[in-house]
Amino acid sequence: MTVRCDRTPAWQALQQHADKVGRGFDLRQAFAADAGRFASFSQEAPHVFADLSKNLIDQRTQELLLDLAQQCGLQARRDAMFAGEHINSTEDRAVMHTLLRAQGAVPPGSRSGVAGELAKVHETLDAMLEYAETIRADHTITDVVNIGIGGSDLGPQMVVLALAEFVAPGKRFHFVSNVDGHELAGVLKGLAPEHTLFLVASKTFTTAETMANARSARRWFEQSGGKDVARHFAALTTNVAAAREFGIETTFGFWDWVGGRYSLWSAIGLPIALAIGSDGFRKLLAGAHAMDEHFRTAPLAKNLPVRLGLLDVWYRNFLGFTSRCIAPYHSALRRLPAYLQQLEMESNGKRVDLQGAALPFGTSPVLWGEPGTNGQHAYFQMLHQGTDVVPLEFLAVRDADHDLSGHHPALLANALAQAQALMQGRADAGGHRDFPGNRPSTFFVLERLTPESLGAFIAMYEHRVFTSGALWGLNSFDQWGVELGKVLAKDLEPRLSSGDVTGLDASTAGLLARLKQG
Ligand SMILES: O=P(O)(O)OC[C@H]1O[C@](O)(CO)[C@@H](O)[C@@H]1O
Repeated sequence: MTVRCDRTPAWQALQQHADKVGRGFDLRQAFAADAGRFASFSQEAPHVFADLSKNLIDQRTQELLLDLAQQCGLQARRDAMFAGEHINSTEDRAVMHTLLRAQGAVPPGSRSGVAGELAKVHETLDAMLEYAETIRADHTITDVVNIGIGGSDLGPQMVVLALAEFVAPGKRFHFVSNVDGHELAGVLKGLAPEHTLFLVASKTFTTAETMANARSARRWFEQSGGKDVARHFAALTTNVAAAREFGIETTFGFWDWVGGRYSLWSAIGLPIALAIGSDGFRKLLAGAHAMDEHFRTAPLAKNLPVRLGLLDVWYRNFLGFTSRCIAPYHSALRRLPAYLQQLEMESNGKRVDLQGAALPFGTSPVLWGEPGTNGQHAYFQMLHQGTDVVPLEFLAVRDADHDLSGHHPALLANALAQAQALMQGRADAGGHRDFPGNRPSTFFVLERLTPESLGAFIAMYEHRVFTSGALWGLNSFDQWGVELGKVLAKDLEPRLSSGDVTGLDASTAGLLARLKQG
Protein backbone atom coordinates (compact mmCIF):
# COMPACT_ATOMS: atom_id res chain seq x y z
CA MET A 1 0.00 0.00 0.00
CA THR A 2 1.51 3.32 -1.00
CA VAL A 3 1.15 6.50 1.00
CA ARG A 4 0.53 9.69 -0.91
CA CYS A 5 3.64 11.86 -0.86
CA ASP A 6 2.04 14.91 0.77
CA ARG A 7 0.96 12.81 3.78
CA THR A 8 4.49 11.91 4.84
CA PRO A 9 6.87 13.60 7.31
CA ALA A 10 9.48 13.77 4.52
CA TRP A 11 7.15 16.00 2.48
CA GLN A 12 7.02 18.54 5.32
CA ALA A 13 10.79 18.30 5.74
CA LEU A 14 11.30 18.88 2.03
CA GLN A 15 9.05 21.94 2.16
CA GLN A 16 11.17 23.40 4.93
CA HIS A 17 14.34 22.46 3.09
CA ALA A 18 13.06 24.15 -0.08
CA ASP A 19 12.16 27.29 1.89
CA LYS A 20 15.54 27.37 3.56
CA VAL A 21 17.95 26.34 0.83
CA GLY A 22 16.15 25.10 -2.25
CA ARG A 23 15.23 28.41 -3.79
CA GLY A 24 18.47 30.11 -2.75
CA PHE A 25 20.68 27.25 -3.90
CA ASP A 26 23.60 28.28 -6.10
CA LEU A 27 25.23 25.70 -8.34
CA ARG A 28 28.44 27.67 -8.74
CA GLN A 29 28.94 27.85 -5.00
CA ALA A 30 28.03 24.19 -4.63
CA PHE A 31 30.78 23.16 -7.07
CA ALA A 32 33.26 25.54 -5.42
CA ALA A 33 32.49 24.08 -1.99
CA ASP A 34 32.58 20.41 -2.97
CA ALA A 35 35.30 18.99 -5.22
CA GLY A 36 33.52 15.66 -5.21
CA ARG A 37 30.17 16.98 -6.42
CA PHE A 38 30.43 15.50 -9.92
CA ALA A 39 31.26 12.06 -8.54
CA SER A 40 28.63 12.06 -5.83
CA PHE A 41 25.86 13.36 -8.07
CA SER A 42 26.55 11.23 -11.10
CA GLN A 43 25.33 7.74 -11.64
CA GLU A 44 26.29 4.77 -13.76
CA ALA A 45 23.48 2.48 -14.88
CA PRO A 46 23.39 -0.17 -17.61
CA HIS A 47 24.35 1.51 -20.91
CA VAL A 48 23.60 4.98 -19.52
CA PHE A 49 25.73 7.43 -17.58
CA ALA A 50 23.96 10.37 -15.96
CA ASP A 51 25.47 13.52 -14.51
CA LEU A 52 22.97 14.97 -12.05
CA SER A 53 25.46 17.36 -10.47
CA LYS A 54 24.18 20.45 -12.27
CA ASN A 55 20.81 20.15 -10.58
CA LEU A 56 19.54 22.34 -7.74
CA ILE A 57 20.03 19.71 -5.07
CA ASP A 58 22.43 19.10 -2.22
CA GLN A 59 23.11 15.97 -0.17
CA ARG A 60 20.31 16.85 2.22
CA THR A 61 17.84 17.18 -0.66
CA GLN A 62 18.82 13.71 -1.84
CA GLU A 63 18.45 12.25 1.65
CA LEU A 64 15.03 13.79 2.14
CA LEU A 65 13.86 12.65 -1.28
CA LEU A 66 15.00 9.13 -0.47
CA ASP A 67 13.09 9.36 2.83
CA LEU A 68 10.08 10.42 0.80
CA ALA A 69 10.42 7.39 -1.47
CA GLN A 70 10.67 5.08 1.57
CA GLN A 71 7.74 6.67 3.37
CA CYS A 72 5.56 6.53 0.24
CA GLY A 73 6.24 2.80 -0.18
CA LEU A 74 7.87 3.16 -3.58
CA GLN A 75 9.63 -0.21 -3.32
CA ALA A 76 6.42 -2.02 -2.50
CA ARG A 77 4.68 -0.52 -5.51
CA ARG A 78 7.63 -1.31 -7.75
CA ASP A 79 7.68 -4.89 -6.50
CA ALA A 80 3.94 -5.15 -7.03
CA MET A 81 4.41 -4.13 -10.66
CA PHE A 82 7.14 -6.71 -11.24
CA ALA A 83 5.09 -9.36 -9.44
CA GLY A 84 2.16 -8.87 -11.81
CA GLU A 85 -0.28 -7.37 -9.25
CA HIS A 86 -3.15 -5.41 -10.75
CA ILE A 87 -1.64 -2.01 -10.00
CA ASN A 88 -3.62 -0.44 -12.86
CA SER A 89 -6.60 -0.37 -10.54
CA THR A 90 -9.02 1.70 -12.61
CA GLU A 91 -8.81 -0.88 -15.38
CA ASP A 92 -8.15 -3.84 -13.05
CA ARG A 93 -5.05 -4.86 -14.98
CA ALA A 94 -1.49 -5.87 -14.29
CA VAL A 95 1.33 -3.72 -15.67
CA MET A 96 3.92 -6.07 -17.08
CA HIS A 97 5.68 -4.46 -20.02
CA THR A 98 8.89 -5.51 -18.26
CA LEU A 99 7.89 -9.14 -18.87
CA LEU A 100 8.16 -8.48 -22.61
CA ARG A 101 11.89 -8.11 -22.18
CA ALA A 102 12.41 -10.71 -19.43
CA GLN A 103 15.23 -12.95 -20.55
CA GLY A 104 14.25 -16.33 -19.16
CA ALA A 105 12.84 -16.47 -15.68
CA VAL A 106 10.06 -14.41 -14.16
CA PRO A 107 11.08 -11.97 -11.41
CA PRO A 108 11.20 -13.49 -7.93
CA GLY A 109 7.91 -13.10 -6.06
CA SER A 110 5.81 -13.09 -9.23
CA ARG A 111 2.14 -13.99 -8.94
CA SER A 112 1.16 -17.42 -10.10
CA GLY A 113 0.25 -17.18 -13.74
CA VAL A 114 3.10 -14.83 -14.63
CA ALA A 115 5.30 -17.73 -15.76
CA GLY A 116 2.53 -18.78 -18.12
CA GLU A 117 2.33 -15.23 -19.49
CA LEU A 118 6.08 -15.25 -20.07
CA ALA A 119 5.80 -18.47 -22.06
CA LYS A 120 3.19 -16.76 -24.27
CA VAL A 121 5.48 -13.74 -24.62
CA HIS A 122 8.33 -15.86 -25.91
CA GLU A 123 6.11 -17.87 -28.21
CA THR A 124 4.73 -14.70 -29.83
CA LEU A 125 8.15 -13.07 -29.95
CA ASP A 126 9.63 -16.08 -31.73
CA ALA A 127 6.77 -16.15 -34.25
CA MET A 128 6.98 -12.43 -34.87
CA LEU A 129 10.75 -12.49 -35.34
CA GLU A 130 10.50 -15.43 -37.70
CA TYR A 131 7.94 -13.51 -39.74
CA ALA A 132 10.21 -10.43 -39.65
CA GLU A 133 13.10 -12.44 -41.06
CA THR A 134 10.89 -13.88 -43.82
CA ILE A 135 9.80 -10.41 -44.87
CA ARG A 136 13.36 -9.07 -44.61
CA ALA A 137 14.44 -11.78 -47.03
CA ASP A 138 11.55 -11.03 -49.40
CA HIS A 139 12.97 -8.47 -51.78
CA THR A 140 9.65 -7.95 -53.52
CA ILE A 141 8.55 -6.04 -50.40
CA THR A 142 10.25 -2.65 -50.62
CA ASP A 143 7.92 -0.57 -48.46
CA VAL A 144 6.47 -1.16 -45.01
CA VAL A 145 3.64 1.12 -43.91
CA ASN A 146 2.81 1.11 -40.20
CA ILE A 147 -0.72 2.36 -39.56
CA GLY A 148 -1.24 3.20 -35.90
CA ILE A 149 -1.40 6.15 -33.53
CA GLY A 150 -0.13 7.08 -30.06
CA GLY A 151 1.74 4.14 -28.57
CA SER A 152 1.10 2.14 -31.72
CA ASP A 153 3.07 4.72 -33.70
CA LEU A 154 5.42 6.85 -31.62
CA GLY A 155 7.56 4.08 -30.14
CA PRO A 156 8.21 2.07 -33.32
CA GLN A 157 8.66 5.24 -35.33
CA MET A 158 11.09 6.79 -32.86
CA VAL A 159 13.17 3.59 -32.62
CA VAL A 160 13.28 2.90 -36.37
CA LEU A 161 14.52 6.45 -36.95
CA ALA A 162 16.95 6.33 -34.04
CA LEU A 163 18.52 3.08 -35.21
CA ALA A 164 18.78 4.05 -38.89
CA GLU A 165 22.40 2.98 -38.75
CA PHE A 166 21.29 -0.61 -38.09
CA VAL A 167 18.58 -0.73 -40.75
CA ALA A 168 19.40 -3.01 -43.65
CA PRO A 169 19.03 -1.30 -47.04
CA GLY A 170 16.26 -2.39 -49.39
CA LYS A 171 13.18 -1.42 -47.44
CA ARG A 172 11.61 1.92 -46.70
CA PHE A 173 9.56 2.47 -43.55
CA HIS A 174 6.55 4.78 -43.42
CA PHE A 175 4.42 5.69 -40.42
CA VAL A 176 0.87 6.88 -40.89
CA SER A 177 -0.96 7.98 -37.76
CA ASN A 178 -3.12 11.01 -38.44
CA VAL A 179 -6.74 10.74 -39.58
CA ASP A 180 -5.80 13.66 -41.82
CA GLY A 181 -5.90 11.98 -45.24
CA HIS A 182 -3.02 14.16 -46.45
CA GLU A 183 -0.67 11.90 -44.52
CA LEU A 184 -1.83 8.56 -45.95
CA ALA A 185 -2.35 10.01 -49.43
CA GLY A 186 1.20 11.40 -49.39
CA VAL A 187 2.65 8.00 -48.45
CA LEU A 188 0.53 6.02 -50.92
CA LYS A 189 1.53 8.27 -53.80
CA GLY A 190 4.95 6.66 -54.06
CA LEU A 191 3.89 3.04 -53.49
CA ALA A 192 3.05 -0.02 -55.57
CA PRO A 193 0.67 -2.52 -53.95
CA GLU A 194 2.69 -5.60 -54.92
CA HIS A 195 5.75 -4.17 -53.15
CA THR A 196 4.01 -2.92 -50.01
CA LEU A 197 3.33 -4.47 -46.63
CA PHE A 198 0.79 -2.72 -44.39
CA LEU A 199 0.95 -3.26 -40.64
CA VAL A 200 -2.22 -2.26 -38.85
CA ALA A 201 -1.08 -1.57 -35.30
CA SER A 202 -3.72 -1.03 -32.65
CA LYS A 203 -3.95 -2.46 -29.17
CA THR A 204 -7.74 -2.20 -29.20
CA PHE A 205 -8.34 -2.39 -32.96
CA THR A 206 -11.07 0.21 -32.48
CA THR A 207 -9.14 3.50 -32.62
CA ALA A 208 -10.99 5.71 -35.10
CA GLU A 209 -7.94 7.17 -36.84
CA THR A 210 -6.27 3.80 -37.33
CA MET A 211 -9.42 2.12 -38.55
CA ALA A 212 -10.07 4.92 -41.06
CA ASN A 213 -6.49 4.70 -42.36
CA ALA A 214 -6.58 0.90 -42.49
CA ARG A 215 -9.84 0.92 -44.48
CA SER A 216 -8.48 3.50 -46.91
CA ALA A 217 -5.22 1.58 -47.31
CA ARG A 218 -7.09 -1.60 -48.13
CA ARG A 219 -9.34 0.22 -50.59
CA TRP A 220 -6.27 1.74 -52.27
CA PHE A 221 -4.60 -1.69 -52.35
CA GLU A 222 -7.57 -3.29 -54.07
CA GLN A 223 -8.27 -0.39 -56.42
CA SER A 224 -4.63 -0.22 -57.52
CA GLY A 225 -4.66 -3.85 -58.58
CA GLY A 226 -3.24 -5.36 -55.41
CA LYS A 227 -3.79 -9.10 -55.01
CA ASP A 228 -3.56 -11.19 -51.90
CA VAL A 229 -4.59 -9.00 -48.95
CA ALA A 230 -3.45 -11.83 -46.67
CA ARG A 231 0.16 -11.44 -47.82
CA HIS A 232 0.20 -7.65 -47.79
CA PHE A 233 -1.58 -6.86 -44.51
CA ALA A 234 -0.69 -7.90 -40.98
CA ALA A 235 -2.27 -6.81 -37.69
CA LEU A 236 -0.57 -6.14 -34.36
CA THR A 237 -3.23 -6.14 -31.67
CA THR A 238 -4.70 -7.57 -28.49
CA ASN A 239 -8.01 -7.83 -30.36
CA VAL A 240 -7.20 -10.56 -32.84
CA ALA A 241 -10.91 -11.29 -33.43
CA ALA A 242 -11.52 -7.73 -34.67
CA ALA A 243 -8.48 -7.91 -36.94
CA ARG A 244 -9.79 -11.14 -38.46
CA GLU A 245 -13.20 -9.59 -38.93
CA PHE A 246 -11.49 -6.75 -40.74
CA GLY A 247 -10.07 -9.35 -43.09
CA ILE A 248 -6.50 -9.61 -41.87
CA GLU A 249 -5.27 -13.17 -41.46
CA THR A 250 -1.70 -12.57 -40.31
CA THR A 251 -1.88 -11.36 -36.73
CA PHE A 252 0.55 -10.98 -33.84
CA GLY A 253 -1.05 -10.56 -30.47
CA PHE A 254 -0.23 -9.03 -27.12
CA TRP A 255 -2.05 -8.63 -23.83
CA ASP A 256 -4.10 -6.16 -21.84
CA TRP A 257 -1.28 -5.85 -19.31
CA VAL A 258 0.78 -3.94 -21.90
CA GLY A 259 -0.16 -0.26 -21.95
CA GLY A 260 -0.16 1.38 -25.39
CA ARG A 261 2.68 3.74 -24.52
CA TYR A 262 4.69 0.81 -23.14
CA SER A 263 4.09 -1.46 -26.12
CA LEU A 264 7.05 -1.05 -28.47
CA TRP A 265 8.55 -4.18 -26.87
CA SER A 266 5.54 -6.28 -27.94
CA ALA A 267 4.16 -7.17 -31.38
CA ILE A 268 3.78 -3.40 -31.84
CA GLY A 269 7.58 -3.49 -32.31
CA LEU A 270 7.28 -5.50 -35.55
CA PRO A 271 8.38 -2.53 -37.72
CA ILE A 272 11.50 -2.33 -35.54
CA ALA A 273 12.21 -6.02 -36.02
CA LEU A 274 11.69 -5.62 -39.77
CA ALA A 275 14.10 -2.71 -39.78
CA ILE A 276 16.93 -3.96 -37.56
CA GLY A 277 16.35 -7.71 -37.68
CA SER A 278 15.58 -10.24 -35.01
CA ASP A 279 19.05 -10.00 -33.44
CA GLY A 280 18.75 -6.24 -33.23
CA PHE A 281 15.29 -6.49 -31.68
CA ARG A 282 16.53 -8.97 -29.08
CA LYS A 283 19.35 -6.56 -28.24
CA LEU A 284 16.85 -3.75 -27.75
CA LEU A 285 14.96 -6.00 -25.33
CA ALA A 286 18.19 -7.00 -23.58
CA GLY A 287 19.18 -3.36 -23.04
CA ALA A 288 15.78 -2.63 -21.53
CA HIS A 289 15.95 -5.74 -19.37
CA ALA A 290 19.33 -4.67 -17.98
CA MET A 291 17.73 -1.39 -16.91
CA ASP A 292 14.73 -3.26 -15.47
CA GLU A 293 17.07 -5.29 -13.30
CA HIS A 294 18.88 -2.14 -12.17
CA PHE A 295 15.55 -0.52 -11.25
CA ARG A 296 14.30 -3.66 -9.54
CA THR A 297 17.41 -4.40 -7.48
CA ALA A 298 19.68 -1.35 -7.00
CA PRO A 299 19.39 0.43 -3.66
CA LEU A 300 17.25 3.55 -4.01
CA ALA A 301 20.20 5.88 -3.44
CA LYS A 302 22.03 4.35 -6.41
CA ASN A 303 19.05 3.69 -8.60
CA LEU A 304 19.05 5.96 -11.63
CA PRO A 305 15.35 5.90 -12.55
CA VAL A 306 14.49 6.46 -8.88
CA ARG A 307 16.88 9.39 -8.56
CA LEU A 308 15.44 10.96 -11.72
CA GLY A 309 11.84 10.47 -10.61
CA LEU A 310 12.64 12.02 -7.23
CA LEU A 311 14.30 14.96 -8.93
CA ASP A 312 11.14 15.43 -10.99
CA VAL A 313 9.08 15.57 -7.79
CA TRP A 314 11.52 18.04 -6.22
CA TYR A 315 11.36 20.39 -9.19
CA ARG A 316 7.62 20.14 -9.72
CA ASN A 317 6.41 20.31 -6.14
CA PHE A 318 9.08 22.14 -4.18
CA LEU A 319 10.73 24.51 -6.66
CA GLY A 320 7.57 25.04 -8.74
CA PHE A 321 8.97 24.25 -12.20
CA THR A 322 6.19 23.32 -14.58
CA SER A 323 8.07 22.08 -17.61
CA ARG A 324 11.15 20.14 -18.61
CA CYS A 325 13.02 20.37 -21.88
CA ILE A 326 14.74 17.41 -23.51
CA ALA A 327 17.57 18.03 -25.97
CA PRO A 328 18.92 14.89 -27.62
CA TYR A 329 22.21 15.79 -29.29
CA HIS A 330 21.72 13.26 -32.06
CA SER A 331 19.61 13.99 -35.11
CA ALA A 332 18.37 10.39 -35.31
CA LEU A 333 16.62 10.97 -31.97
CA ARG A 334 14.37 13.62 -33.45
CA ARG A 335 11.16 11.82 -32.49
CA LEU A 336 12.35 11.11 -28.95
CA PRO A 337 10.70 14.22 -27.43
CA ALA A 338 7.32 13.30 -28.97
CA TYR A 339 7.67 9.73 -27.74
CA LEU A 340 8.58 10.85 -24.22
CA GLN A 341 5.71 13.32 -24.20
CA GLN A 342 3.21 10.50 -24.50
CA LEU A 343 5.11 8.35 -22.02
CA GLU A 344 5.24 10.98 -19.32
CA MET A 345 2.22 13.19 -19.93
CA GLU A 346 -0.28 10.42 -20.70
CA SER A 347 1.01 8.48 -17.70
CA ASN A 348 1.22 11.24 -15.11
CA GLY A 349 -1.02 13.99 -16.47
CA LYS A 350 -3.63 13.22 -13.79
CA ARG A 351 -5.36 15.27 -11.12
CA VAL A 352 -6.75 12.60 -8.80
CA ASP A 353 -5.06 9.94 -6.69
CA LEU A 354 -5.66 6.19 -6.75
CA GLN A 355 -8.77 6.65 -4.63
CA GLY A 356 -10.12 9.35 -6.97
CA ALA A 357 -9.46 12.22 -4.55
CA ALA A 358 -8.34 15.55 -6.05
CA LEU A 359 -4.65 16.23 -5.54
CA PRO A 360 -3.52 19.43 -3.84
CA PHE A 361 -0.20 19.54 -5.73
CA GLY A 362 1.06 19.55 -9.32
CA THR A 363 1.81 16.37 -11.27
CA SER A 364 3.22 15.83 -14.76
CA PRO A 365 5.32 18.69 -16.06
CA VAL A 366 5.05 19.70 -19.71
CA LEU A 367 7.77 17.83 -21.56
CA TRP A 368 9.07 19.28 -24.79
CA GLY A 369 12.17 19.60 -26.92
CA GLU A 370 14.02 19.23 -30.19
CA PRO A 371 17.39 17.81 -31.10
CA GLY A 372 20.42 19.94 -30.35
CA THR A 373 21.91 21.98 -31.87
CA ASN A 374 18.68 23.06 -33.60
CA GLY A 375 16.98 24.11 -30.38
CA GLN A 376 19.90 26.39 -29.56
CA HIS A 377 18.98 28.59 -32.51
CA ALA A 378 15.33 28.68 -31.61
CA TYR A 379 14.18 28.63 -27.99
CA PHE A 380 17.38 28.33 -25.96
CA GLN A 381 17.24 32.13 -25.64
CA MET A 382 14.32 31.61 -23.27
CA LEU A 383 16.11 28.86 -21.37
CA HIS A 384 19.10 31.13 -20.73
CA GLN A 385 17.47 34.49 -20.15
CA GLY A 386 13.72 33.97 -19.79
CA THR A 387 11.86 34.54 -16.54
CA ASP A 388 10.99 30.86 -16.04
CA VAL A 389 13.47 28.21 -14.98
CA VAL A 390 13.14 25.11 -17.17
CA PRO A 391 15.31 22.13 -16.21
CA LEU A 392 17.01 20.86 -19.34
CA GLU A 393 18.08 17.36 -20.22
CA PHE A 394 20.99 16.76 -22.55
CA LEU A 395 21.48 13.39 -24.20
CA ALA A 396 24.88 13.04 -25.86
CA VAL A 397 26.37 10.05 -27.66
CA ARG A 398 30.14 9.68 -27.44
CA ASP A 399 30.80 7.81 -30.70
CA ALA A 400 29.42 8.91 -34.04
CA ASP A 401 28.32 6.55 -36.79
CA HIS A 402 29.62 8.66 -39.65
CA ASP A 403 33.08 9.75 -40.69
CA LEU A 404 32.48 13.37 -41.61
CA SER A 405 35.34 15.05 -39.89
CA GLY A 406 34.79 17.78 -37.35
CA HIS A 407 31.02 17.39 -36.95
CA HIS A 408 30.90 15.21 -33.89
CA PRO A 409 33.31 17.21 -31.73
CA ALA A 410 31.37 20.33 -32.68
CA LEU A 411 28.11 18.66 -31.68
CA LEU A 412 29.44 17.44 -28.33
CA ALA A 413 31.15 20.75 -27.58
CA ASN A 414 27.83 22.48 -28.09
CA ALA A 415 26.04 20.17 -25.67
CA LEU A 416 28.72 20.69 -23.03
CA ALA A 417 28.83 24.44 -23.64
CA GLN A 418 25.10 24.87 -23.27
CA ALA A 419 25.04 23.00 -19.97
CA GLN A 420 28.00 25.06 -18.81
CA ALA A 421 26.45 28.36 -19.91
CA LEU A 422 23.14 27.56 -18.24
CA MET A 423 24.95 26.91 -14.98
CA GLN A 424 27.67 29.56 -15.02
CA GLY A 425 25.75 32.46 -16.48
CA ARG A 426 27.52 35.71 -17.14
CA ALA A 427 27.38 38.85 -15.03
CA ASP A 428 30.07 40.99 -16.62
CA ALA A 429 28.57 41.89 -19.98
CA GLY A 430 25.94 44.31 -18.78
CA GLY A 431 22.16 44.55 -19.08
CA HIS A 432 20.72 42.62 -21.97
CA ARG A 433 23.87 40.57 -22.40
CA ASP A 434 23.97 39.20 -18.86
CA PHE A 435 22.92 35.64 -18.10
CA PRO A 436 21.57 34.80 -14.64
CA GLY A 437 23.04 31.26 -14.69
CA ASN A 438 22.23 28.74 -11.97
CA ARG A 439 19.87 27.04 -14.45
CA PRO A 440 19.70 23.30 -13.83
CA SER A 441 20.41 20.51 -16.25
CA THR A 442 20.94 16.77 -16.33
CA PHE A 443 23.43 15.31 -18.78
CA PHE A 444 23.08 11.76 -20.11
CA VAL A 445 25.87 10.01 -21.99
CA LEU A 446 25.56 6.91 -24.16
CA GLU A 447 28.76 5.47 -25.56
CA ARG A 448 27.04 4.73 -28.85
CA LEU A 449 23.46 4.78 -30.04
CA THR A 450 22.75 1.04 -30.34
CA PRO A 451 19.71 -1.18 -29.83
CA GLU A 452 21.00 -2.00 -26.33
CA SER A 453 21.68 1.56 -25.23
CA LEU A 454 18.42 2.87 -26.67
CA GLY A 455 16.48 0.04 -25.01
CA ALA A 456 18.10 0.87 -21.69
CA PHE A 457 17.48 4.60 -22.05
CA ILE A 458 13.77 4.12 -22.81
CA ALA A 459 13.34 1.68 -19.93
CA MET A 460 15.08 4.17 -17.64
CA TYR A 461 12.52 6.77 -18.64
CA GLU A 462 9.59 4.38 -18.14
CA HIS A 463 10.75 3.67 -14.59
CA ARG A 464 11.40 7.30 -13.85
CA VAL A 465 7.81 8.09 -14.82
CA PHE A 466 6.72 5.15 -12.65
CA THR A 467 8.65 6.64 -9.72
CA SER A 468 7.17 10.13 -9.85
CA GLY A 469 3.70 8.69 -10.56
CA ALA A 470 3.97 6.37 -7.56
CA LEU A 471 5.01 9.18 -5.24
CA TRP A 472 2.17 11.36 -6.47
CA GLY A 473 -0.22 8.49 -5.76
CA LEU A 474 -1.41 8.28 -9.37
CA ASN A 475 -2.48 5.44 -11.55
CA SER A 476 0.15 6.04 -14.26
CA PHE A 477 -1.35 3.34 -16.45
CA ASP A 478 -4.78 4.55 -17.48
CA GLN A 479 -5.70 7.45 -19.78
CA TRP A 480 -9.34 8.38 -19.22
CA GLY A 481 -8.52 11.94 -20.24
CA VAL A 482 -8.51 10.99 -23.91
CA GLU A 483 -12.09 9.73 -23.94
CA LEU A 484 -14.30 12.83 -23.92
CA GLY A 485 -12.85 14.29 -27.12
CA LYS A 486 -13.37 10.98 -28.90
CA VAL A 487 -17.07 10.93 -27.95
CA LEU A 488 -17.62 14.55 -28.97
CA ALA A 489 -15.85 14.05 -32.32
CA LYS A 490 -18.27 11.21 -33.10
CA ASP A 491 -21.19 13.54 -32.48
CA LEU A 492 -19.70 16.40 -34.52
CA GLU A 493 -18.59 14.46 -37.59
CA PRO A 494 -22.06 14.03 -39.17
CA ARG A 495 -22.96 17.61 -38.25
CA LEU A 496 -20.16 18.83 -40.55
CA SER A 497 -22.26 17.74 -43.51
CA SER A 498 -25.75 18.22 -42.09
CA GLY A 499 -24.94 21.62 -40.59
CA ASP A 500 -27.07 20.71 -37.55
CA VAL A 501 -25.93 22.84 -34.60
CA THR A 502 -28.72 21.90 -32.20
CA GLY A 503 -27.53 21.86 -28.61
CA LEU A 504 -24.01 23.13 -29.40
CA ASP A 505 -22.36 26.03 -27.59
CA ALA A 506 -22.15 29.23 -29.65
CA SER A 507 -18.44 28.93 -30.38
CA THR A 508 -18.58 25.31 -31.60
CA ALA A 509 -21.70 26.13 -33.64
CA GLY A 510 -20.03 29.17 -35.22
CA LEU A 511 -16.88 27.27 -36.10
CA LEU A 512 -18.87 24.33 -37.44
CA ALA A 513 -20.75 26.67 -39.77
CA ARG A 514 -17.41 27.94 -41.10
CA LEU A 515 -16.00 24.44 -41.58
CA LYS A 516 -19.21 22.91 -42.99
CA GLN A 517 -18.52 20.64 -45.90
CA GLY A 518 -20.12 21.68 -49.21
O1 LIG B 1 -3.29 1.09 -29.95
P1 LIG B 1 -4.64 1.71 -29.94
O2 LIG B 1 -5.64 0.91 -29.19
O3 LIG B 1 -5.09 2.01 -31.34
O4 LIG B 1 -4.53 3.09 -29.17
C1 LIG B 1 -3.70 4.10 -29.63
C2 LIG B 1 -3.46 5.13 -28.59
O5 LIG B 1 -4.68 5.72 -28.20
C3 LIG B 1 -4.70 5.95 -26.80
O6 LIG B 1 -5.55 5.02 -26.23
C4 LIG B 1 -5.17 7.34 -26.48
O7 LIG B 1 -6.34 7.64 -27.16
C5 LIG B 1 -3.27 5.73 -26.37
O8 LIG B 1 -3.16 5.41 -25.03
C6 LIG B 1 -2.86 4.65 -27.30
O9 LIG B 1 -1.47 4.49 -27.35
